Amino acid sequence: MRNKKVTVFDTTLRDGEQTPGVSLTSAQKLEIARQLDKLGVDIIEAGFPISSEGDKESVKSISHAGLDLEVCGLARVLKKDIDACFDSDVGLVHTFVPTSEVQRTYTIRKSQEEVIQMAVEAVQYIKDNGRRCMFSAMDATRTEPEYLIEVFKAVQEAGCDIINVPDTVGVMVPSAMYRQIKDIAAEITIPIDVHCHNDFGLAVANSLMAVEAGASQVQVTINGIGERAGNADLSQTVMSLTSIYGAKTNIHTEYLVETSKMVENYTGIRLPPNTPVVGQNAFSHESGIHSQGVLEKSDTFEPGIMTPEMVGHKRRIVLGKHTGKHAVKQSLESAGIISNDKQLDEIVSRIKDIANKGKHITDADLYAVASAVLGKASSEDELIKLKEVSVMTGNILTPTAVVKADIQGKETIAAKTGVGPVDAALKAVRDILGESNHFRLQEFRIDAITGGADALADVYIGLENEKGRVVTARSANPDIVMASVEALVNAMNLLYKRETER
Ligand SMILES: CC(=O)SCCNC(=O)CCNC(=O)[C@H](O)C(C)(C)COP(=O)(O)OP(=O)(O)OC[C@H]1O[C@@H](n2cnc3c(N)ncnc32)[C@H](O)[C@@H]1OP(=O)(O)O
Ligand SMILES: CC(C)C(=O)C(=O)O
Ligand SMILES: [Mg+2]
Repeated sequence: MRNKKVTVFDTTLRDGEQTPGVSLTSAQKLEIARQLDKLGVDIIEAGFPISSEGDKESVKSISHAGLDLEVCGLARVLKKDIDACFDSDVGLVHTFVPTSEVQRTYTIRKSQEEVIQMAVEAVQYIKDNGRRCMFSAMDATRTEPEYLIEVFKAVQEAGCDIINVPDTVGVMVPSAMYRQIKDIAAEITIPIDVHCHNDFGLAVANSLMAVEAGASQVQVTINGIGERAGNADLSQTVMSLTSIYGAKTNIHTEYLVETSKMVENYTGIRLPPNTPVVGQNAFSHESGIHSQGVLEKSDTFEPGIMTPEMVGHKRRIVLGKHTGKHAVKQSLESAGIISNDKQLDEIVSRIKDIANKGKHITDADLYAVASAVLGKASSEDELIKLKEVSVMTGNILTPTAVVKADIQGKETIAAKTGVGPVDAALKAVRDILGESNHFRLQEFRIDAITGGADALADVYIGLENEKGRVVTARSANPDIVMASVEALVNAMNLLYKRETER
């Protein structure tokens, strides 16, 4: 496996879009395609052109976008589906037919012989029209093994360029996948591709085993989206292949997080924080023992063969209930706050008290505790002192906010519109700083603390300056706009304070 070259086939725009409830616009698909090109994906399945005129046009626009990657379209073994792929100007046509008994009986209602004939005719038609052809035996892993080989041999003979072995309903275990791909590889000479679904959480493991057994191409999606429990995740598959096995792909892994976030935003499918590689916590440490080790040498409690830099992530030391003094000291020192051992112990103890009440510790909490312990608390040097906030919103009004504040003793007013009242108010707050507003909103979360319409809104904000320094702050208020504005002002004041102190 060391140095083995593996081709990455991404199907985010086809199987990924089949995620229940997901529908991407053509503009979003084109942007994702450009991002996948930047990421270094070899082939993308841009859509299923026969499924709608919109999908056909979308695939066509991706084919003509001047991308380096190869564009593929999906087709049943039907002439009209293949023609729709030709009309979309794809270089590779991916044609598929069910081969398992259950799917042959209940979907296409064809005999084994009829399926082989349809598959061969489809492949010949694609090749006669000068395109590359990939053939999938849908539900291959539940197909009678001898019959499956017979099908693959027939399409190979018909001129097919690559065969795909889909684990359509995700029922394989890694050892069985290994054996099945070995058996196919012993009979077939054209490249083998695998398409693994994640019904039992084994899609990545099965893809890796398939590559060990002889497959040279993997089908994956960004964030593992796709039918039901999804497909093999691109980031996890590629990082395992390259970092663990030492295999080679063309993926520029430093764009993995950026790509994941784009797909998260466009699909609305949010990743759990503990998602491997690209999740918020993939390189975060809260426990005292882990943080101390990581601050000395990151390999102590990280894989080492995969670093945050490699995947475009950031390492974070998070303060909370499990924090120790090394992490607190480092967080204070990076903000220019020096404490002696006794003061540090007191700060740690107060941080734990707050966290024990179920609160997530922000930088604002840390600095407030440190100021109290070090006897330096003061709001005198705050950059922004909020005076008034008013918002107008409704079904016939463009949400508009007006914010009045003292900026170092000078009264300043800003008014802005937004997609909603919170957006308008946050834009107005940022506008009161005029040219000095070089802060980027890195994280924004709203939680309802109690149930009901009168719940307290708890807003948590991460703000980043031009040098990549991030501070976190929060505010809780029954008014969601006020909670958002206060949290942003707190974060801006903190960042400004840290900048002027350094
Ligand atoms: C495992 C997978 O991901 S396969 C891809 C699944 N993706 C999708 O289905 C998304 C896009 N699909 C669509 O827009 C529609 O299903 C279409 C346009 C393809 C077909 O729509 P309809 O003609 O309304 O048929 P419908 O979807 O209800 O049924 C599927 C038909 O395709 C047939 N079929 C399914 N797979 C194949 C195949 N590989 N080759 C030939 N025919 C097939 C079925 O037998 C059924 O035919 P029937 O109408 O004669 O019974
Ligand atoms: C179209 C095929 C390859 C598919 O998505 C599957 O079998 O899961
Ligand atoms: Mg699939």
